[in-house]
Amino acid sequence: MKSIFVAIDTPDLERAASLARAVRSSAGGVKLGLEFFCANGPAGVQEIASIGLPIFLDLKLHDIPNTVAKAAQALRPLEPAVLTVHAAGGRAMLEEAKAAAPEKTKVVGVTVLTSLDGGDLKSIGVSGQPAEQVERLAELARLSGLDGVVCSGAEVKAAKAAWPNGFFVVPGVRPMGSGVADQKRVVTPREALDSGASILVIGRPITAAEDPEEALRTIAATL
Ligand SMILES: O=C(O)c1cc(=O)[nH]c(=O)n1[C@@H]1O[C@H](COP(=O)(O)O)[C@@H](O)[C@H]1O
Repeated sequence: MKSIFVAIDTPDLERAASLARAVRSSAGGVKLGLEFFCANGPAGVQEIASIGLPIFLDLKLHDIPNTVAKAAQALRPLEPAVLTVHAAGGRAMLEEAKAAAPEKTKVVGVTVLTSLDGGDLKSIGVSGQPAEQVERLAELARLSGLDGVVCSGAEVKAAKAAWPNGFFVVPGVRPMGSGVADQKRVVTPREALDSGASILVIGRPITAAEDPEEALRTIAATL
């Protein structure tokens, strides 16, 4: 399986379609998130899906169990390959999300956003370092029957050791020399894969490049 999912973060349907076409032959799939979904909704997702790549629908659902279950149910016709929920939503929410999603969809729990560091966690009342919180939430996701988690490349090795058949999504991935922007826990594509990532999520280093296809190929060549 090709391991790079390209994060297509734009509200512009035409631009999203053109990026999906550009990366079609080298990407494992495309990730559509809140920016795209808020602007284009399920119809927009279907349009991008028709280009032929697996869709990772990154809506990071986080609400009471009933609301998340109903949202996951409403998304069923889209049959995404991957769907995200926030692991911090708790066990009942995670169990209901998994039960409501299509059987083939990998439901993965976001642990600690890669844009956060230990200081950010402290400011929201979480003591300890990101690695400890990732470990705690990955265990909760496993016990709740999810397929895997989203974490940074710095934590994926330990997460995989504790959950050998889990599915591990690693964003916050930057090729050498690429700007980190709002990401705080960052690794290179090679490091992420070597540490046990199942798939890598990479956005701006590809989508902001003059030639996104070339940027993707260059990154893929380092794996
Ligand atoms: O769930 C995600 O995909 C996600 C989780 C996380 O902890 N950090 C994170 O950056 N992401 C997503 O991964 C993508 C990263 O984009 P770039 O920083 O442009 O590579 C964005 O679409 C984020 O929404």
